[in-house]
Amino acid sequence: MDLPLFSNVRKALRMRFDADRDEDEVFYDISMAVDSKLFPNKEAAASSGDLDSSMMLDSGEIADTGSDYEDQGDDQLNVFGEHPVGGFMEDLRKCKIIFMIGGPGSGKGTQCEKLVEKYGFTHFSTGELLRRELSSDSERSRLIRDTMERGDLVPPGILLELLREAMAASLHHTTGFLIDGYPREVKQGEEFGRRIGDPHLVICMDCSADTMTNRLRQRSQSSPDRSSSATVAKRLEAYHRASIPVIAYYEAKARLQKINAEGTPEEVFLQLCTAIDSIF
Ligand SMILES: Nc1ncnc2c1ncn2[C@@H]1O[C@H](COP(=O)(O)OP(=O)(O)O)[C@@H](O)[C@H]1O
Repeated sequence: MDLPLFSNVRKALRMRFDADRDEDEVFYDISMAVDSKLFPNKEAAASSGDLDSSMMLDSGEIADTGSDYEDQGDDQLNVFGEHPVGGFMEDLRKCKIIFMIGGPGSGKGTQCEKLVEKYGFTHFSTGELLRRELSSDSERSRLIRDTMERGDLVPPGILLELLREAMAASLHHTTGFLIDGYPREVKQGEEFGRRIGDPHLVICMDCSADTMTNRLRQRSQSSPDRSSSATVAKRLEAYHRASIPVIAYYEAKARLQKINAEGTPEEVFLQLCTAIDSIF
């Protein structure tokens, strides 16, 4: 039933959402739908390749989300009055997506820096994106702060939205995205796969707890962040527990590449280059 308020809205602009779901899922679907109206482009939907068509921002159809576009036709809206050029998903198909998983001290930061230099990737971590968002004064920032203060995990929908925005911002001047420390749990990976597409490669930095502990100990001597041994042990244990199902998930998808991260930075880098070269 249409409420009187909506009867004056052009039919092509009306959309229906199943609001009887998680708050972040509903919020995410609405963001996607708004995007589809702002950046309409039907070609991308028809040639999604590796990427899931349910995420097509420009298709006018979000297949598995329960949203219902009415009378879409050719009547497309661009509220900024811009000429739509390409779409996020279409441009994204030209880029590689690489996840880098590894415990604290396994060398992710060190290696990502080298990989960015060699391959021209854009590197970011979700922790960094969250910190950046928290320093802004947005509604979303307040939502994230409240969630963190309650000790809850940031909803996957919001994390994905931050990732998508960061990716969109450098889509035209990058060869790919190197996302470190993500996903932390299988649900995040599933959501990313559904909404953006599965990564081309998931690197797992294989490193013993002893090595990671020694490296972190050395790092903390030259940093103000002096973590105690107990804190380090807790972080390693938490990483270990959370990473097992994530590693198994990508192993089953044949996207996982384990790297022996015990060697010197140069030795580790050589292995990483071999793995990355294999996806080009
Ligand atoms: N292969 C390596 N051999 C020895 N030390 C390393 C190696 N990789 C990184 N480090 C050192 O270990 C510490 C942690 O590395 P970092 O790249 O910050 O790890 P992460 O980002 O995974 O927490 C840093 O002080 C770094 O210089």
